[in-house]
Amino acid sequence: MSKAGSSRRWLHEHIADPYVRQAQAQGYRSRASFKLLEINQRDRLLQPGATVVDLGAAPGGWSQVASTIVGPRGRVLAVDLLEMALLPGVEFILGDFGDAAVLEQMLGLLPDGADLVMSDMAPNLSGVRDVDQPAALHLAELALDFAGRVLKPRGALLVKCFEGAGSQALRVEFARHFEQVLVRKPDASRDRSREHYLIGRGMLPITP
Ligand SMILES: C[S@@+](CC[C@H](N)C(=O)[O-])C[C@H]1O[C@@H](n2cnc3c(N)ncnc32)[C@H](O)[C@@H]1O
Repeated sequence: MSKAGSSRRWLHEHIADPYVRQAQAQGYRSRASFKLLEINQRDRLLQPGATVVDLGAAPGGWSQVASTIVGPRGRVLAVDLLEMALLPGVEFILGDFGDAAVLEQMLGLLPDGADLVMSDMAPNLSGVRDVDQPAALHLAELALDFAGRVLKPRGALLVKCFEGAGSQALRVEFARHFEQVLVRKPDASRDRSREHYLIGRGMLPITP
């Protein structure tokens, strides 16, 4: 893309983008908040009193939405590779979710399991699809594996995915784990992006 073209895109994404302006006006840390708000309005994943895990939480837009809805009787456990400024009602772990020690720490903090595992994790995109797509799939698979270990029987999993090689196989894998699998592309997810979200509800007993 030309320099002029990339400046126009930057201007659009950071200034003209209504979700960026709305996030600033409403005190959300990222425009991503609106993706979760929209999905939740339709699918009612977040409930007062629920225990929620937020994978890839920084800068905290989803955690803000989740902690507001679960309220003081609920819990939000968030993890990210990047530092995240404290949020009331959110427990934060700094680390790589793919790291066994981080996983063990999180499991230790969830003795009674979770009602919702949500992952907005995305790799640092290189722009090379053959590199980015497997990296993104790997993160989605980590989230699915984790959900299998902590979700309560009526719990749900929400995971960011990217359309491309392996995305269909991931949906099949979701269908093996959940009674119901839904695909969502919220308005706040940029049209040109291959990003979408998978929801799994109702864990099934896994057959080998
Ligand atoms: C799109 S951002 C999340 C935005 C967030 N949902 C919000 O509302 O503000 C993706 C995040 O995933 C995190 N991430 C990527 N790989 C990760 C990993 N292996 N472990 C933990 N976090 C990871 C990145 O550091 C980044 O902050």
